[in-house]
Amino acid sequence: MLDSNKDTIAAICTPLGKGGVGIVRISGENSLSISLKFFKSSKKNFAGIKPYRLHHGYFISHQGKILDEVLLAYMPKPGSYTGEDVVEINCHGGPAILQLILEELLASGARLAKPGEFTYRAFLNGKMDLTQAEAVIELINAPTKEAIPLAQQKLQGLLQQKIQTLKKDLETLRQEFCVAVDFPEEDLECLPPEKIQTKVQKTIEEINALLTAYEQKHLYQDGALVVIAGKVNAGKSSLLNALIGKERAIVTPIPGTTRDYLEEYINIQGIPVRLVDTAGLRETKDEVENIGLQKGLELILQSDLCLLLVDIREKFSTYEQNILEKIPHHKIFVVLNKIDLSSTMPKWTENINPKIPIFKISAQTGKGLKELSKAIGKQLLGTQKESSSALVPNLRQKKCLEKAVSELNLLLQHLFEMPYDLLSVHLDLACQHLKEITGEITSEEVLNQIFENFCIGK
Ligand SMILES: Nc1nc2c(c(=O)[nH]1)N(C=O)[C@@H](CNc1ccc(C(=O)N[C@@H](CCC(=O)O)C(=O)O)cc1)CN2
Ligand SMILES: Nc1nc2c(ncn2[C@@H]2O[C@H](COP(=O)(O)OP(=O)(O)OP(=O)(O)O)[C@@H](O)[C@H]2O)c(=O)[nH]1
Ligand SMILES: [Mg+2]
Repeated sequence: MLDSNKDTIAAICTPLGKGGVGIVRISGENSLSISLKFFKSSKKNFAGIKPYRLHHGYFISHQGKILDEVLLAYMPKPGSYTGEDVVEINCHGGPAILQLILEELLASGARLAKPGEFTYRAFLNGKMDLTQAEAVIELINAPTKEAIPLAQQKLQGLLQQKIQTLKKDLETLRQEFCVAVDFPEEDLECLPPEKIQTKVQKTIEEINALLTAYEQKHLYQDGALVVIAGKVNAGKSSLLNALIGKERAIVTPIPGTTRDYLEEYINIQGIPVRLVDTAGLRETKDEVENIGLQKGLELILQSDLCLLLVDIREKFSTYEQNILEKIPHHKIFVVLNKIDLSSTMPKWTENINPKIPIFKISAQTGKGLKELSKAIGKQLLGTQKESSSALVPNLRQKKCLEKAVSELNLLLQHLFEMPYDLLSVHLDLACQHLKEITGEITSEEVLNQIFENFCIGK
């Protein structure tokens, strides 16, 4: 353990801004002695700090001035969030007062905590494993309410348990391998390859269920990129405004109104969607507009779904042709706009790939928008089969699971031709990848990557 992991650390753990109450948290050996230098109880017959009680009193600066009226809580080790002695000072929630209190503590022997360091200590002290630490940040970052139960299950340790079970199954199998290797002449002890095959296949299936769950649910956490493309004046900015429900983008009858791209986040059936309005295509010598167009094009190519908006009265042009050629059909919707001005289905729509859905809307009257929004959600969620797993790994965990599966597949591939001692290497590696998920095996690089994303005070 690094020396710095023994420091007493402090940080403001409520958001920086005005709030009813703000909390400064201190963790480590000296957390109580440091806080007691500043805390003065309001009780006349104060008999000392008791664990898990809120004590009313005052935070007195080193110059003897009352900085604030506070409530102080003490949670001794090991029964605290970090597993160390923790003190929380609840003061009034203003950024300046919180900062003053923190500075007093820092001048008195505490060190400013790094982002995620409280949770990192909880991990080091065995209060939680890596899947739970990652669930903490996932919960804080949950963009919509649909993401909350996914994070909460992991915070409660359900993913950790699942991984432990998978690992134990493989370890048991590994032992049976050893028996076969150590006593090759005793047929009895040797598990026949068919039995091994069945067991490994079962583990692969269980891991695959987790991987399917990732494919299905990561959208709720990571969100999706939906880009509105179309020629000038098609009504792209009007559509963005209509979908987000406010006048965000400038709309005018002048072609070329939007010269850069602009974006807004909306919640479509629980999916956090980054909705982008691009500059409409037209020949231009304006350098600014050309850069805007280029950026828009890049976004269109990256998008999870492109809404190709066309004025229903307009002819099909090389612009639409281009987009339809560049983007796979399952990532594109053709959207005919301004149906309040004409309801005739243009002839050119007969010639486009029948797999591409066509919608008819009016961004101005709102007609057809509900159907469009519903279809966007459905399209993004995809048509994958329901996963049997309610547990959803994150990207890092998914990568470990994929590596584990690939080792197990290698094992199956060579099961009938290679000796058990060589095959067992794949089992060991598969186990290692599972241990990386929970943090039983870990590297500084992985830990840094995880805790870097935390906020200070968590
Ligand atoms: N004020 C405050 N609110 C908070 C937290 C906190 O640290 N402080 N939390 C976190 O940021 C979350 C709650 N999580 C927590 C998890 C464990 C412990 C804890 O002390 N656990 C002890 C058992 C305590 C007991 O049983 O009485 C333990 O695990 O041994 C505290 C908070 C959300 N709200
Ligand atoms: N009648 C009618 N007019 C619309 C509709 N949608 C947009 N418009 C009008 O079409 C014109 C262009 O709309 P914008 O939303 O600015 O079009 P845009 O695609 O963003 O245009 P650029 O930013 O220039 O590329 C404006 O005058 C809008 O009021 C619609 O559904 N019906
Ligand atoms: Mg526009």
